[in-house]
Amino acid sequence: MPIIVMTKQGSKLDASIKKKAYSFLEKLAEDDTTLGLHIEPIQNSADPKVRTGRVDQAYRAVLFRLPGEQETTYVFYGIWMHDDAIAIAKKVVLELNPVNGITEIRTVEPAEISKVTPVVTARVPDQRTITQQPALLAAHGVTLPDLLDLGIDQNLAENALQVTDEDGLEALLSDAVEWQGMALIELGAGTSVTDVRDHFSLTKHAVPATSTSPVSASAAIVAGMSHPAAQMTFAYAANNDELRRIIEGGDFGAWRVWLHPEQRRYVDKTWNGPFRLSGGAGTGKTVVVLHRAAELARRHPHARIILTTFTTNLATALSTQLNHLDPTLPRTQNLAEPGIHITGIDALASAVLRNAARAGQDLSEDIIAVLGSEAAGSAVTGSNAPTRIGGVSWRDALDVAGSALPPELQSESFMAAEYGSVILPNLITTREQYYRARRPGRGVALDRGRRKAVWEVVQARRAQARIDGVHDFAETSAIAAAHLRRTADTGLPADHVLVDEGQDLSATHWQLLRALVAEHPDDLFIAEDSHQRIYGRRIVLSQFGIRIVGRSQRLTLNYRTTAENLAFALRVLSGGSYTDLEETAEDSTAYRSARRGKSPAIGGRDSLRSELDHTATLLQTWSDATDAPETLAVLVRDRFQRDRVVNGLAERGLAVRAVDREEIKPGQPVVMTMHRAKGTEFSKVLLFGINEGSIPAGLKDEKYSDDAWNDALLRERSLLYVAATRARDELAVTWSGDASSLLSAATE
Ligand SMILES: Nc1ncnc2c1ncn2[C@@H]1O[C@H](COP(=O)(O)OP(=O)(O)OP(=O)(O)O)[C@@H](O)[C@H]1O
Repeated sequence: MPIIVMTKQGSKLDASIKKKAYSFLEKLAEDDTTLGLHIEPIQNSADPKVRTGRVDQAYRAVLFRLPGEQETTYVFYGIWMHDDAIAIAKKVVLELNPVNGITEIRTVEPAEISKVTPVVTARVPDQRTITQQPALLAAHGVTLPDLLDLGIDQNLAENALQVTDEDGLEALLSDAVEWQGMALIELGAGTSVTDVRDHFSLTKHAVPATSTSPVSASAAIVAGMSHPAAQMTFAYAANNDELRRIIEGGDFGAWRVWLHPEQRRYVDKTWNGPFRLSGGAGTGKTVVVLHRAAELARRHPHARIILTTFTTNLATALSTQLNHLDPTLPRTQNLAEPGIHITGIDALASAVLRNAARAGQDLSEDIIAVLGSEAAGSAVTGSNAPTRIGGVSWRDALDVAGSALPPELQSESFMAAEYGSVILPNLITTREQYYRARRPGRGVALDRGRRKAVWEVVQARRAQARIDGVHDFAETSAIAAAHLRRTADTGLPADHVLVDEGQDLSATHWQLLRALVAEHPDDLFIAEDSHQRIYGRRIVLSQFGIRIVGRSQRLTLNYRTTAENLAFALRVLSGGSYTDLEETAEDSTAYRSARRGKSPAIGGRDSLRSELDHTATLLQTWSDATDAPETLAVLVRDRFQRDRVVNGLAERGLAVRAVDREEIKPGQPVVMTMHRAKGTEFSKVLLFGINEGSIPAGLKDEKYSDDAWNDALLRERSLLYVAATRARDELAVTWSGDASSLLSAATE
């Protein structure tokens, strides 16, 4: 039975032809001699391997036929109306790149056709042209020999050296071989030739000068398709279901099939311990995490794989996406069972305790380890069942026992941070232990007197929690981690743990993650972007036994956002300074986008009423131009403002949907908070109410120290960055009165 290889070009089919394409390819995969397929060569084609096939009366498929020792392989290039298909079939060539052995499809113009030799022709640099080195690439020190040495086609290389800006470069790339286009974009953005060589695995390759037979020539071409750079263009359809998924997925499903070589590397590679993948918004971190979970499950069908992230909403989205990626993967709803288990991090902590209770394991020892011996009171005694999740508010505890604290420290945020970052992770259960505790990075000095006052508040809260029979999320994580550490030698619940949105996790979350899986190769894979930290405090992973050193990499190519919107979002960041989970300074300048579009529409109005008028008009214009209004979003700072916008738009005759925890439904534009928008993406996004002073009142509680306040402002900046990078195509930003000062660098 023939083997079908899809190409990226071939997957971009018009919706009207998808069904027919699928039926054609299914028949071809069964038997290429099936009557009616009419698989035929084309006279005077540039490549004798090219074939056309009959899809229906009007349409023809263009394919390449590669005879093999046992099976024939067909590379599916696309479907066009009969005459167009014949014209294309005459011009396309499937061949090995003579420099690096990557299989490529190129289009040759008629004048070139007579020159093309079917299999391999080494292209020798033309010394006369080496002197041409105009603007963009030359400004980064890139020369013609550099490009030829990477394997860029000579014509493309010469033209690329002529262009003076990124627009010019992009215009050149529409017909380029996929990897060559991407490599040139990287070079145009200033990535060094050495790094590009590394990103695309462009090692020099001994390409056979001539083929001995069609079968061995085909074998070389098939081998060249497995190069990571070639996998941006070619994909095996393992079976009919996969074939259908590729065709159905089209452009939106491109992430499932056509990985960038760098993404592919982080999916496939084995590391001898925890690995950290950082990268700006839209660089495909989630895509890598999903593919990697799938790859681990395929390699180790009985492995217990946990995929976790910060919120339940994000976990649900991961689960849906993994199903799109491959519905046949082993999945499980239960912790510690073989398969992929996807859950939010706090639900994961609860599941650890639930499993222990079900197995009849006593948790009181772990609760005492975290909360002290008094915790063995009413909530635990006589029962293995974990306590309910809930919390006593720090405000209540402060009201009861906080009067000895200086006024600025009578802050819920201060207490929550002190508890979550110092007291819980260090298993502090007595005042004496707290007196001795090290508090690195807390930014507020606490002498003995102040520590005594803090401890009184902690004790008051713990006492009330015992009476109520509740543990908060942070306590639950700490207890789960303590339980796993104590019982580790009886077995741990996971073989591989993958984390998305790692920047938002807290100290006790990291303790839990470290305790879930033993230290061994591929134990922990962490995707994170410190520029998108919108919840948690700054964390240094090594403090929790997660030793990354030498095992971290960064993705830099933005797949989601246009270059114009990305530039705006990065300018928002430029006013802050960031450190990552390994405590190194994070650089926001290296990111680039492969897509271009409109400049963001940024502008203020003098009143809320006029901002709402403007929003209604813009949203109406956007809605009129799409069949999918749910791909339009208005993002706001908080729920109060969300409801105000929904009502304001309703008054102006525009129906929109307020989205909270539920999934986004088709049919109407959505209005949601910027926090809720994390992990989502839309075609067009309007950021509403970006006023000076729009920071919610609750945040003022962070003013207990300069450090805490600066960090809160940094998170606000990150929130704006997250929101701005949700737009795939168009971005608008509005405010009424004065614009937020967080925008100042972005609007200059
Ligand atoms: N190889 C690829 N081919 C096509 N599209 C891709 C590829 N990789 C990622 N994308 C697309 O880019 C967008 C961003 O990907 P993803 O959500 O994985 O990025 P991210 O780095 O996790 O973003 P964020 O941090 O903003 O959540 C998605 O629409 C995804 O489908």
